[in-house]
Amino acid sequence: MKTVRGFASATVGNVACGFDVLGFAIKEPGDEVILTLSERKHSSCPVTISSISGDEGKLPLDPKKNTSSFVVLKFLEHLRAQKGIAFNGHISLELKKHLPLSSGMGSSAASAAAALAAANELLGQPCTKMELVHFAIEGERVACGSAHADNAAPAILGNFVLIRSYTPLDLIVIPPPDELYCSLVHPHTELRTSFARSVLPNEIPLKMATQQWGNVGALVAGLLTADYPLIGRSLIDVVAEPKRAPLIPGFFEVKEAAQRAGALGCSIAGSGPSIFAFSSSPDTAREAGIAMQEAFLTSKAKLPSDMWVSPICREGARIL
Ligand SMILES: Nc1ncnc2c1ncn2[C@@H]1O[C@H](COP(=O)(O)OP(=O)(O)O)[C@@H](O)[C@H]1O
Ligand SMILES: N[C@@H](CCOP(=O)(O)O)C(=O)O
Repeated sequence: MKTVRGFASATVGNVACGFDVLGFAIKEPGDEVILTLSERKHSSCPVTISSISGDEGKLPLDPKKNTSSFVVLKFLEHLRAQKGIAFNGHISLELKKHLPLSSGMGSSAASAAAALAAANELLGQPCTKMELVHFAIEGERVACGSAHADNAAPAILGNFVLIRSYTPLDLIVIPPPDELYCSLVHPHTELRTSFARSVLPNEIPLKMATQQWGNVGALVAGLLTADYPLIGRSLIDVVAEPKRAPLIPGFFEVKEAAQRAGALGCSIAGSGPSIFAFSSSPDTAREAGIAMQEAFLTSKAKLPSDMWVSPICREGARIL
């Protein structure tokens, strides 16, 4: 028997203007997956879930429906079909959820990334991290019906990841500037990604598109040149935020509070309801995070929340 423990942290998809094409990882919190390999086949399915903690019993135990086990099955299938590596044993999976579900913190992607890091280690690292991203994206399809990479890619690769193309998959890893800190505030409510995607338009006016891609280009330029004011003024989303903000009680008060506290910029984390802000110092990031929490509490919905302040994680999914 061999056991490996994988970890992958929360991620923020979109990063305001980069809908489905830009995301980043923070250091903590994250999900843990423990895989135990036995040489003997236990059941018809090579992967079974032995236990899940931290999900209040909400997550599926069916290995084909939980993103953590589903991506390991895809990984094993890939080894057999593409690398001629047949797996004849059994993998028992234990999932320790530390990320809230439907949170906008890439909870489903974190489970998948932690499981893939552990499975790759367990079988002698037959794949590169870049290859593992493909399976994590398939996990997102299981979780929310769409194979978006802006959580899955940074959950595996860390840093910021720009998705230039989905077919073929073309990912650009962008290391963060040294003094960039994220305040991430999760209000105690859920917003399913699948629903938050359903409120978006299928088409947008050209003027809106030019604004959006102008900000994406400027945000990437700001990250690459450590131009903090440029990063801040590029965090403008004219496509998803206007449609999703009404789904997050207190959103506008929280955004204003972040900016008043000195954050560079603020927007919805992923599909929400979490909200993130960037700052160029840990002290400002903490002040902004506290101000954002207070705004959630004093807004009409009076929502309690959790808050994290973190630099950008450069390591990605890893073995503990
Ligand atoms: N291991 C997992 N962790 C989280 N969500 C999972 C997992 N496996 C399947 N899911 C499904 O994905 C949904 C959460 O995904 P989503 O709504 O995209 O939000 P987020 O990914 O931010 O948690 C859950 O409601 C659940 O149905
Ligand atoms: N690009 C996606 C990001 C979803 O992130 P999640 O953390 O809310 O799952 C979207 O905006 O739908």
